[in-house]
Amino acid sequence: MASTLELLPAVDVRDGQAVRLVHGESGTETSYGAPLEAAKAWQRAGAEWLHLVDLDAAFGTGDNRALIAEVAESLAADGVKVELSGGIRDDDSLAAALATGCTRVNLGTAALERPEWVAEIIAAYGEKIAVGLDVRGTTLRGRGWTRDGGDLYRTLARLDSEGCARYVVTDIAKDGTLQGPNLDLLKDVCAATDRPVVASGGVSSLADLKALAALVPQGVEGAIVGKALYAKAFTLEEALEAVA
Ligand SMILES: O=C(O)c1ccccc1NCC(=O)[C@H](O)[C@H](O)COP(=O)(O)O
Repeated sequence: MASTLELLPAVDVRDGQAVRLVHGESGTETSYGAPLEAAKAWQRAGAEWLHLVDLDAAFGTGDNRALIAEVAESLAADGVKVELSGGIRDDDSLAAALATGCTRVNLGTAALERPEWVAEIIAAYGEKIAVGLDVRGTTLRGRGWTRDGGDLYRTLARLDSEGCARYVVTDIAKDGTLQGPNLDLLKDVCAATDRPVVASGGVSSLADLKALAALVPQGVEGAIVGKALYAKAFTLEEALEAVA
């Protein structure tokens, strides 16, 4: 287990642009320009990880596969670890994601709707597979967070028993709001599993990152940071220093 919190700046891609959403809702986009420029800016600022999301693939409104591959390949070639998310639900999308050289992929909807396939993929790819547990309360949401997908803790127990390596936990109510992460949810999930947890959604300040870093001994391995970086609440350099 890492002793310091890993930081994963986010690049969420919609219709070819880097965007931020509020509560992950389609139609709430604020655009921040070219995804490769955003990713390279995080790389220059010292990012060791990038959380890269194809929102169109997640929402079922097409995909940004070629662009996502360009960004992932470019950063991976420079030694940045890439976590790829959004619409990875079958052999074809999984193969395309893994072919980018990303460090791991994050499965969401598939873990709710295709449990047998996900169990096979976890067995075949191990550490390359994370599962995104995106919740409202303790109810999971799939299909770009638009549909209910069952109980968080029942699904977590099933995935644990199948050997899932790690979870990316998002409180949708916090995502893109700069209201701070849901620390209670993260503590509860860490108490329910011995697998590492990547926290996502709501980070607003360096104090939030320090609060997440304090949960590393309980199992929080990393934190995805989106809106706060784009809104310049702090710089990535400051964030990396705060959790070092
Ligand atoms: O990750 C997904 O598949 C996804 C699907 C639908 C809507 C949003 C989705 N991801 C959003 C993110 O991963 C955010 O980048 C991340 O939670 C950062 O949130 P914040 O720091 O609050 O901007």
